[in-house]
Amino acid sequence: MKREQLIDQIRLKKSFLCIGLDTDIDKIPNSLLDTEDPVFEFNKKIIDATKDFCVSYKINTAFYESRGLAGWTSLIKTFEYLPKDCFSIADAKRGDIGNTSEMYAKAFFDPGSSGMSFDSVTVAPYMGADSVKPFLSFEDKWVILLALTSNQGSKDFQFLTSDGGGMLFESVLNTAKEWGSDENMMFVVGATRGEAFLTIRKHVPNHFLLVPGVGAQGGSLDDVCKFGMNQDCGLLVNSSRAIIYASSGEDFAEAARREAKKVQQEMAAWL
Ligand SMILES: O=c1ccn([C@@H]2O[C@H](COP(=O)(O)O)[C@@H](O)[C@H]2O)c(=O)[nH]1
Repeated sequence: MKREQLIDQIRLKKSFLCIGLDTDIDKIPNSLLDTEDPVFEFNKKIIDATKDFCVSYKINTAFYESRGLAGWTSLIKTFEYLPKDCFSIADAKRGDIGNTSEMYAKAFFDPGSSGMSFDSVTVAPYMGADSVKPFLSFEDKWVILLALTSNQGSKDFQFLTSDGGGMLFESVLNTAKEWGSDENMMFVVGATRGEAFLTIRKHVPNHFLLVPGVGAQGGSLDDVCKFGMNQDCGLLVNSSRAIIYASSGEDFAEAARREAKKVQQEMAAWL
C-alpha cells in the first residue's frame, strides 16, 4: 500500500486504529475449539466485527509460529482474510545478515515464495543497514523499524547516550531514515513514552509511527496524539488484547466491536 492510500483510509474511516491479532489459542472461547482452525475462526469473527473502525491489522507472528505447522496455516489463512483496504503488518521483528534478511523479506512480501504479501514487516535495527535494506527493495512495501519500544527493558539500551550527546533511539532514527523514505519506512514508538514523542518528531517529522502500548499496557492515546500527530496524522496506534479479549465469553466479537468503536471515536476527535 502506498502512503497516500493509507492517508486516504485514515480520512475515510476517521481512524488510525491498528488492531493486533495476538491470538492465543488458550484464550479462545470454547465454542470455537471444535472447529478445524480455532485461531482462524476467532480472527475471522474479530475482523468481521471490527473492520469498520480500523485502518490496519497487525499479526504478531509469535502467536502463530509457536504452534508450528498449524500456526503457519492459521497465519496464512488470516493474512488472506484481511480486508484489502487495511494496511497489513507482519509483526515479526526480523533482521539478520543481508542474505538471511532477503529470505525473511521473501517470507512476508513475496506471495510466490510464502503465499503472503503483507504491506509491512517489523524489523529490529541492531544489525544495521545491510540487515534492513533487503526489506526495502520491494515496491510499495514498508519496513517498520523498532526505535523506542513500550516495554520496561527499553531503558536498558535505548536511552543510553553516545559521546555526541544523543540517545541511542535518536541515532536509530537519524541513521535509519537515510536508508529509506517516509514512503517506505515507519518507526515503532511505544505509547508508554508519551513525553518522548516531541523528541521523536524533531528527528522524523513526516514519517508514520506505529504506536503499540495503549489499552493493556496503559499508554495514553491523548498524549500520543498531542505530541506525535503530524499534518498527515502520521500515526497507526495499535491495540491488541484490550480489543480482541474485551470479553472472554461467547460475545467476544460484539465486545471487540464495541471497544474498537470506542477507540475510533476518540481518534475521530483528533482528526
Ligand atoms: O514496543 C513494542 C513493540 C511491539 N509491541 C507489540 O505490540 C502489541 C501490543 O499488544 P497489547 O496487547 O495491545 O499490549 C504486541 O503484539 C507486542 O508484541 C509492543 O507492545 N511494544
